[in-house]
Amino acid sequence: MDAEKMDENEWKYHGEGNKSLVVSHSQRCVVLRFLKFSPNRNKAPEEILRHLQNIVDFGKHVMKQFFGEKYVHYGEVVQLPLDFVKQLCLKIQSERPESRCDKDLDTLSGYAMCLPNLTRLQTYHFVEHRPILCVEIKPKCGFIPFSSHVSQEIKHKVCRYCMHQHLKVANGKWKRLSKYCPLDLFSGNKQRMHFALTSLLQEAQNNLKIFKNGELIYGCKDDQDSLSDWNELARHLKPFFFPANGMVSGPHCTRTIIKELIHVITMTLLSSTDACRAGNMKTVPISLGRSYCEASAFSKELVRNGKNKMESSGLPRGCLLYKTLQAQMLDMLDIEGLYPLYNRVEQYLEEFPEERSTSQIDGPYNEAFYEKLLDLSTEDDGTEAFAFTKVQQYRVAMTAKDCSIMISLSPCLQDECSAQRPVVLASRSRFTFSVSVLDLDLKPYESIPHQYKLDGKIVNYYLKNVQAKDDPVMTNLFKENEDCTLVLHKV
Ligand SMILES: O=P(O)(O)O[C@@H]1[C@@H](OP(=O)(O)O)[C@H](OP(=O)(O)O)[C@H](O)[C@H](OP(=O)(O)O)[C@H]1OP(=O)(O)O
Ligand SMILES: Nc1ncnc2c1ncn2[C@@H]1O[C@H](COP(=O)(O)OP(=O)(O)OP(=O)(O)O)[C@@H](O)[C@H]1O
Repeated sequence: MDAEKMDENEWKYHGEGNKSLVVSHSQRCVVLRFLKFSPNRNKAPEEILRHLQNIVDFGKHVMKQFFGEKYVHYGEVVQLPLDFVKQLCLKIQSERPESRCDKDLDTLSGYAMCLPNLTRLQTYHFVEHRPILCVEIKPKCGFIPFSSHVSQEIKHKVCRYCMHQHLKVANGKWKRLSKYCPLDLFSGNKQRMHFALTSLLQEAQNNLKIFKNGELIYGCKDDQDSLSDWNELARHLKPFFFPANGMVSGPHCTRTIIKELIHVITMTLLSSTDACRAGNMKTVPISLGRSYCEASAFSKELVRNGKNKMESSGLPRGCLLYKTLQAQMLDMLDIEGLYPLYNRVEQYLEEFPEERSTSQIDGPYNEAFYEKLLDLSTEDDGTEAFAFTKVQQYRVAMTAKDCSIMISLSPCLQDECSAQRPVVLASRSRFTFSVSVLDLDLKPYESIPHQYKLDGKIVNYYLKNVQAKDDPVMTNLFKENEDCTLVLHKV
């Protein structure tokens, strides 16, 4: 990219989260990712440069080891003319959702990240004119804490996402509860995955987006503006799944197309297209947590129908969901076990502030940082070293609990596909595909007290307002079916 020739008219608003804003190039398959800050909280340019370089290094030296080379695109830091950034900021302002405007794009440093545009990324370069469909899923935490530090029994039964839903609806963040449960998606069982994906399509919230040729066609632009019309979605998808156009329209057609989409997403999520270093190591010991969540609508339905076996086929080791779960499970102690260790670190740093840099809390996130993450002991020997390791592992786990998975699909003809290119089959079409992971910014050390408080709020709200009112028959049914508890994969 030639920084001198930057023209804001060649870039358009693409999307944003809580901490960054993304613009995409109209011709080339690249995006610029800018940091965002609360008004008047702008940082010095050198600080922003270090922050962005840390993000790149963390992707390159740490997350790539957990996820594998092909899944992680860490990009590079670029310096842009300030005039370009200011003009761009003005140009896109009107397209930003209101709910995200509490923070402003950083227009003062001139630094941003340049990344491949994963919504347009092709599996081969010569087919860039080809239509492309891209599904982005933010799966959230896929396991129930198995730590003995957990103080509330409910945390061993109901997953954080399902509990948090109630607080989010009460706070007005979302209007309706979602039936999505991450444990269904991470189960590896096709029926449960199908249910999870259908639930995401019904209530996308910030967990699902669909792009066609790089444009958002489905999912939440804003809290008030949720594009969730299945007929409209099916109209977009029809040429991908039924290119011969032989089907009649109507609700049956819509359901058939959505089913095809869900099938294809499931197959790509279960595919193993990359090996990684951490995959060969025993990153996490056997999990004794249960593999289903009592609040999942799928679990409830099974129990209601008198079926007491919750299928958990397990994820194939090489697939991205498996790797995501493995990284998430670095949170072995739960925030309740971690928080006292955070306090130990804090106390130590108060006494020896110079140790902050040697402990790599603020980087550099290099090979040495990665190596230190591999100590999986949970026996607390009372040392600072133990506390530091657990704190850093927790931050990595939190990052993996908040990342997104991007699946891009490009239609291909039978004779175009070869063994080197991963292909997924639908009933009437076939796609080459790529799977990537994004938003791998290491969660800040400073957010740990917030995590601790939020955990308490989520659980207390659930106990007080949901579980207390829950159908006691349901609770008893679950009790009778305790043999549903399954042992998770050894990893
Ligand atoms: O705490 P959670 O689970 O609500 O996750 C936050 C996300 O909310 P969600 O529940 O996914 O709607 C939240 O997403 P939204 O801004 O709500 O779209 C952020 O991803 C936040 O991360 P960060 O503080 O920007 O680094 C996330 O915070 P972290 O907990 O990952 O720090
Ligand atoms: N490389 C990319 N290619 C295409 N789209 C991207 C890319 N990176 C980010 N996006 C889009 O921009 C959105 C916001 O990016 P991102 O998730 O990194 O923001 P964030 O502020 O860090 O998120 P969070 O709210 O989780 O902290 C994503 O949901 C995705 O749709």
